[in-house]
Amino acid sequence: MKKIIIGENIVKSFGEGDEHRNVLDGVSVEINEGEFVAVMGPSGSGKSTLMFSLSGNDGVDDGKVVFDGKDLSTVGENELSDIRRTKMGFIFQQPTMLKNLNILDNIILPSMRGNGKNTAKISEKARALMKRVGIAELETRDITQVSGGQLQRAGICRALMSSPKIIFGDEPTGALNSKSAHEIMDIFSEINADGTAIMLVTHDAKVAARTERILFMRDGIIVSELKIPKFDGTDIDHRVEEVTAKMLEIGI
Ligand SMILES: Nc1ncnc2c1ncn2[C@@H]1O[C@H](COP(=O)(O)OP(=O)(O)OP(=O)(O)O)[C@@H](O)[C@H]1O
Repeated sequence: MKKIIIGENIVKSFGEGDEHRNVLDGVSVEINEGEFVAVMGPSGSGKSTLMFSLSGNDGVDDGKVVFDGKDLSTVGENELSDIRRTKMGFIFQQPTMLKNLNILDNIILPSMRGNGKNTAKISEKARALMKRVGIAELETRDITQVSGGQLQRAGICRALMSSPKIIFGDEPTGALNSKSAHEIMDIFSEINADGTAIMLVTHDAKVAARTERILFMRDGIIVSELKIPKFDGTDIDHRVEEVTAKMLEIGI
């Protein structure tokens, strides 16, 4: 299976003097192309830092990250930003969108860079994605005129505009009610079924149970992992039980 990400012995530290500590303390992790992975662990265990390191957002202090065959420490700033813009998609708990632009314009904005002449094509792609995630009718709405779930769907469209190889999601359902969270996870499952790898940081066993591999972190290392079959829409209760049992077993 081809790897989209290989992280080897990643060390990342913050702070000076007595405050200095390794937030990632030698993490090795591989993500396959098209894989759906969750990262769980207590607050402060290093989940987001791992995601930021694997996505080249943060440099690492030691070890290396190979993304799609490229050692990220060897690429220049422009190439790194191109890789991040074209091959990775990012979704956060609260999508950061501009208040003075409508939903459609917020979705297409990052894709317009260097592509000014293709506005029609870009808008067409955005509209197709909006239709797919159920927000086709919201394109002219202001971002303050939609629900949290709808805004997150717009965030997903924005992340999918470049047809990325992987989506990184940091608590993407964390601010949503359970119905919206469930619907967003259905969208992630569909995106993953199309071949896009997904890596989600989550505290929610129900979210993790929809993935196929869960990495458990504590104190800057991966202490355990759980593999389950790809979700086929059935047996969710049993999957959640498996995740929670593992969490109990390792004390997370
Ligand atoms: N830029 C930074 N400067 C200093 N310390 C940082 C920085 N980023 C993260 N940390 C520290 O690193 C540790 C791990 O943070 P991280 O956000 O990766 O944890 P997390 O597991 O994602 O937590 P949570 O579940 O609360 O989001 C925390 O103690 C945090 O305070």
